Amino acid sequence: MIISMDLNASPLPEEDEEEAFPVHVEEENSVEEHVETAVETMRREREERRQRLKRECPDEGPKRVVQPMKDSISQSRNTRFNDRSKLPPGWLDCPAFGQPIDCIIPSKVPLGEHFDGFIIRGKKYSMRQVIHQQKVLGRELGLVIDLTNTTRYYSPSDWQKQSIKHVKIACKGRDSIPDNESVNNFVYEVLQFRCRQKHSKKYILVHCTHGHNRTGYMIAHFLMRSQHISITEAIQAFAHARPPGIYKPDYIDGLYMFYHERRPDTIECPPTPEWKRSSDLDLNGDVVLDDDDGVGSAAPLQGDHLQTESITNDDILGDAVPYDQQEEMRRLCHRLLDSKVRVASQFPGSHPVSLNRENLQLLSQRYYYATWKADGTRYMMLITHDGCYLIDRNFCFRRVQLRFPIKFKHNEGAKDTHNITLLDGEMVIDAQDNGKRERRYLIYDIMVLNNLPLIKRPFNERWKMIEEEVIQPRNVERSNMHQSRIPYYRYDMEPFRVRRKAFWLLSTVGKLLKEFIPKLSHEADGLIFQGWDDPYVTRTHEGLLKWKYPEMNSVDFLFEVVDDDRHQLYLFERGKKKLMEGNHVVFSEADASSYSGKIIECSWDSEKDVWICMRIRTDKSTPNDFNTYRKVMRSIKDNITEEILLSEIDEIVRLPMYADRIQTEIVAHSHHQQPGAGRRR
Ligand SMILES: Nc1nc2c(ncn2[C@@H]2O[C@H](COP(=O)(O)OP(=O)(O)OP(=O)(O)O)[C@@H](O)[C@H]2O)c(=O)[nH]1
Repeated sequence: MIISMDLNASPLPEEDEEEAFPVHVEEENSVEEHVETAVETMRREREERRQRLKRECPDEGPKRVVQPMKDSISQSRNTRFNDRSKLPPGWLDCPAFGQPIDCIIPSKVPLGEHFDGFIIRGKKYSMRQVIHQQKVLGRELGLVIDLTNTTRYYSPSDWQKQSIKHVKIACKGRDSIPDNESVNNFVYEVLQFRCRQKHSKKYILVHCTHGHNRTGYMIAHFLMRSQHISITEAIQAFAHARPPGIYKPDYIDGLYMFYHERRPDTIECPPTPEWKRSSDLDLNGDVVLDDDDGVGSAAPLQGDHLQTESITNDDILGDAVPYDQQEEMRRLCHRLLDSKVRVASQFPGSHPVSLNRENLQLLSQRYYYATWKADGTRYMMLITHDGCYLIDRNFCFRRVQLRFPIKFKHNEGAKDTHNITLLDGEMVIDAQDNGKRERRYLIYDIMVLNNLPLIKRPFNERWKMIEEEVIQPRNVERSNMHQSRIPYYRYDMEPFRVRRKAFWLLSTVGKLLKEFIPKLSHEADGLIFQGWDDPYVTRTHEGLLKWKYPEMNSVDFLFEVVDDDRHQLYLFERGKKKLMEGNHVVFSEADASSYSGKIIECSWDSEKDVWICMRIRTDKSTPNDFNTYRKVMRSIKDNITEEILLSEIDEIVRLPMYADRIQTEIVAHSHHQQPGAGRRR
C-alpha cells in the first residue's frame, strides 16, 4: 500500500538553507498582505452570501451567532504578530497525504514558504511539494479544499496562480465537529467539481491541519451521499486511505448520529497517533493549543433530532444548503413540474382556492374526495441520492436526513434509495397521549417518482403510489431491519415521522367534520376538496377547493407603521405592493410597532368591519395576491357555514355519478372501515 511516507522519499529539491531561514521584513509584509487579502476576500464572500440569502430567503435568520468579523480580523492580526510561523503541533511527523478516495486526496496542510526556516530538510511540504509529489504519481490537482480555521498557513492565491481553484470552508477543529452547513458546502463543492471534470480527471486535495479528523469527517459525509454504503464502511474507507483515519471519538459518534446508525460494538476508535500525542504537551506537560481553533463553523456534538425543547410550527427545520445548489434544485423542480412561471424563484406548488357558492358547483360536476386541512407548515420534499430537501413556501431548500428505500421487489431485495422523487405535504405537530409532541410530515401528493413524472396521472393513482412507493418500503425495511443492507439504521432517530394523509369519501364528510377532526392530535382549520381524477396543477388550482371554518378565513397582509404612526396594510398585485386603503387591523397587543414590516395573517370581523391579526407568518415573505384576497372576501361574503356545506354535500352525493362510484369503492374497500380514510394517528 502506498502511504505518504513513501511518497515523501521523492521530494522536490529544497531551497538552500541560506534562503530558507532568514525572515525578511519584505516577507513579513507579504504575509500580512496575504492575511489581509484572505480576510478581505472572506469578508466580501460572507457578506455577498448573506445578502443573497437575505434576498432569496428573508425569513431565514442565521442559525448560529456568528462572531463579528472584527474579532476574526483582530484574531488574525494576533496570530500574525505572535505565532505566524509556529508549526502546528505534530505537523512535522504527520504523514503528508493519503491515497485517493474517489477523486479526493486527504492531506495535512501544506505550509507556505514563510515556515521554511522552521522545517528541517526533507520535511518540507509546501504547495510546490504537493504539486510535484502528485505529479510524480500521475495526478493533477484541480481543486484544493481548505478546512483549517486560520489564514496563516499559506496564501490561497498561490494555488490560483497554478490554475488550481482554492475553496475555504473554515471549520473549527478541536472539540467540535464541522457544522452541517459546512458539510453541505463541502459535498456540493466536490460534486460540482466531479461533474465538471468528467473528461479530464483532475483531483481534489482536501486538508485540515493534519488531514485526519475534519478531513475524514467531510470525506465520510461525501461517501455517504455519493455511494450506497453504511457509515461504518465510509469511516473504514477513509481509515484505509489515510491510516489510522479519524481518531477523535466525538467525530466518529457525530457521524453515526448524523446518519442515524447505531454504532456496532466492534467499531473502535483508533488511538491518537504517536506523532500527535507527543506534540500535544509542551516541556512543562501543559496542553499546547493550536491556533487553528476559533470562530469557524462548528456544531455541538448533539444531533438536532435529540432536541427536547418545545417544538413549534415556526421552527426552521434542516440545514442550509449552498445558494447555487438551491438554484439548480429550483430549476429541476420547475422542469419536473412542467411549470411555466415568469419568475424562477416562485414556489411552484399547487394551491387551493376558497370555496364559494359558484365553485361549490364543481363538486357536483367532478368526483371529489375530502380531507381535513391540516394547519401546520407546507413543504414540498425533494428526495435525491445525495439528500432529502424540504422546500418551503419561499422556495428555499434545507437538507434533512431521512432514508427512503425504494419498493422491495421479490428476488431483488431493497437495493436502493429514491432518487428524484418529489412530494407535497404538510408538516404538523402531533400531541401524543403521553404529553409528548412529535413532528409528522403528512404527504398528500406525489408529483415525481424516481424521475418518472406523475403530474398528469389522476390523483387517486398518485395517492396510492404514496403508500406503495414511499411509505411501505420504509415500513417493510423497518420491520425486517436485520435483513436490511443497513441493519444499524434507526428510523426513530429521524427528525420527523412520515405518513400518507388520509382522504375521505364525500359521503363521509359529516363524520370527518364532527368526529374525526375534533379528535385529531394536530391543528386543522377546515377542509380540502380534492378532485379524485385531477392532475397535479402548479400554483393556483381552481379545481382544488379549501373550505375554512368561517372564523378562520384569512388574508395575509404586509403590515407597516409609517412615519406618523399610521397603520397600513398591503397586498401584492403583479409582484408589486398594493396599499389596501380603508382596511383596518386590530392587534391583541396595544403596541403594534413590533408587527411593522411583517406578514400578518388576519381574519375578518364582519360585525365590526375590521381585520383581526391572528399571527405573524414567519414562513412567508410576501403578502397574499390581490386576487386571492378577492376570492377570500367572496368566500367570507358567501358565508358557507358547516350546516350549508353539509346539506349541499348531502344532495351532491345522491347524484348518480357519486352514488354509483361510492358504492363501487365501498365494495372494493370493504375490508377497511373507511375507504381512503386513515386510522386516527
Ligand atoms: N392541497 C392540500 N393542501 C393542504 C392539505 N392539508 C393542508 N393543506 C395546506 O393548505 C394550504 C392552502 O391553504 P391556504 O389557506 O390557502 O394556505 P395557508 O398557508 O393555510 O394560508 P394562506 O396564507 O391563506 O395561503 C396548503 O398550502 C397546504 O399547506 C391537503 O390535504 N391538501
